Amino acid sequence: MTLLALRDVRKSFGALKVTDGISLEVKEGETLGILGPNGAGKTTLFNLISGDVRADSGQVQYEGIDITGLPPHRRCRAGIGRSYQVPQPFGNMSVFENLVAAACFGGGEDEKKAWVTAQEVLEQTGLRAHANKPAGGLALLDRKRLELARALATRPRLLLLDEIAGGLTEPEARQLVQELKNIKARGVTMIWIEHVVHALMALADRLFVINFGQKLAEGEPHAVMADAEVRRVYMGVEA
Ligand SMILES: Nc1ncnc2c1ncn2[C@@H]1O[C@H](COP(=O)(O)OP(=O)(O)OP(=O)(O)O)[C@@H](O)[C@H]1O
Repeated sequence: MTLLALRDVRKSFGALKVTDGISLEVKEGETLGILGPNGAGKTTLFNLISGDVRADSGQVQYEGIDITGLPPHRRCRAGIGRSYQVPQPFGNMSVFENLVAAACFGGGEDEKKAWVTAQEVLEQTGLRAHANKPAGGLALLDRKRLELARALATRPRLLLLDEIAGGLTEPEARQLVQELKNIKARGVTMIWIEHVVHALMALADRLFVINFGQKLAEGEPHAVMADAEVRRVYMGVEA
């Protein structure tokens, strides 16, 4: 079943066409990897899916329903969870309180249920030891984990991950990939923007490459990475 579909979605900022007629589909349970050079329009694509940015034209469908006009909190309650490239926790609140807040306000749970969700997510993301620490004091890997955990606490069916492996060491990136594999195994559909290509390749069922707001390539990950145009644009490799 198709969980998410974009149909000819367009967004400009002034004269800059940042999303220039993107169409894509994501099936339930699938992990789609998004690649593209800096400034290609990847985060804007997430903003259009999460509702942080409204499309100028085109349609965003989720579970077969047109959500193009819905605000972000309604999309989140409908099951679209996301992380941000720059983690945005409530720094003065504890890790646990951040997760309770995400489950309540993002996921629409009452406080009692939100506590249970927060406990579960602490286990899933390896954050239990940090539960009572202020979120603002966490090291990079744990800040990235918390960003993922906050998205998971909204109980998403569709999880949008924006450069969650950036800046991590090799062993940390491997740990993160394992955690994401566990999430995928529970049936969560994912779209992952990532420049750490080997991490993306370890998880993605399909890649979608964007350049100047348009689709450059789409398909099986190894085939896409072998594509001469992708190698030229993304890796600077001339044939
Ligand atoms: N709100 C905005 N107002 C004006 N310009 C914007 C806005 N948001 C994004 N842009 C511009 O749109 C272009 C695409 O930005 P976007 O963040 O989507 O790219 P990206 O592919 O995610 O880049 P990166 O890999 O560097 O994160 C950039 O030139 C950016 O400056």
